[in-house]
Amino acid sequence: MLTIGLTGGIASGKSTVAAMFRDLHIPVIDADEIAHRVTAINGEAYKPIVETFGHDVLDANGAIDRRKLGAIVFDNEQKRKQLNAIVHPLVRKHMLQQKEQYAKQKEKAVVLDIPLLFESKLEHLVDRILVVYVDEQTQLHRLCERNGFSVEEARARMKAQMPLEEKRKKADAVIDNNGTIEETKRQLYACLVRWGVLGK
Ligand SMILES: CC(C)(COP(=O)(O)OP(=O)(O)OC[C@H]1O[C@@H](n2cnc3c(N)ncnc32)[C@H](O)[C@@H]1O)[C@@H](O)C(=O)NCCC(=O)NCCS
Ligand SMILES: Nc1ncnc2c1ncn2[C@@H]1O[C@H](COP(=O)(O)OP(=O)(O)OP(=O)(O)O)[C@@H](O)[C@H]1O
Repeated sequence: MLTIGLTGGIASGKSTVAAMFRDLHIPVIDADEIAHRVTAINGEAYKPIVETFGHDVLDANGAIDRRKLGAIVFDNEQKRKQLNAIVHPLVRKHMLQQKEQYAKQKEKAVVLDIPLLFESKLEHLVDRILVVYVDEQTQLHRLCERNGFSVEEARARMKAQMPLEEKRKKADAVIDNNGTIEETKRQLYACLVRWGVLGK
């Protein structure tokens, strides 16, 4: 089974490319989704997060308010490291469990969608690394549009990650997602043909 690491920057288009993989019936394991699951009220990270960050990060229903927690951790590297130390080992554990399942099912390929693949030094978990790239202006614009962030909020999040220029240099393949969705899809298919995942 070929394990493909899908990464990029915040709002660079990973989920968009992940959907293209799913359309091809190639399974995708999504680190963000697992992080959301483990931080939900009944999740394994819920209690340690409340103990570390206090009840101020909860909403009226007692759930973790991601906007509030985001405002704290994207403004303070120390706090972000504390959150990462709680959430990341759990995300890794669940990703590896899911990957094992797909290996047992004899899937030809599986995708690990991990925004922080390089930052967390997880390159060893995958056979090939695909970076979804956009220029900084497009990234900022799409992030503000999608999340309703101010330019400041968006920049704080972008600054919490390795610059996309650096990530693209470390990739086995780069998809330029500045253009249309169709152009992105064509680049993905060409890459998968090169890697022997798709026939010509
Ligand atoms: C800080 C939180 C509460 C903000 O929630 P929010 O709904 O605004 O964002 P969401 O979870 O959808 O993440 C969106 C994107 O933000 C970026 N991001 C998220 N967490 C981090 C982080 N710790 N460091 C750098 N970038 C991050 C990623 O590119 C991610 O794709 C949430 O992201 C979180 O719990 N983060 C810690 C876990 C984590 O690192 N997740 C990302 C990869 S596993
Ligand atoms: N080629 C494109 N043309 C126009 N809009 C796009 C394109 N690709 C993605 N988008 C839009 O840009 C935004 C970010 O894309 P997407 O959600 O796929 O990024 P992501 O890398 O998964 O983000 P995150 O790191 O926050 O999870 C979305 O609103 C998406 O619809």
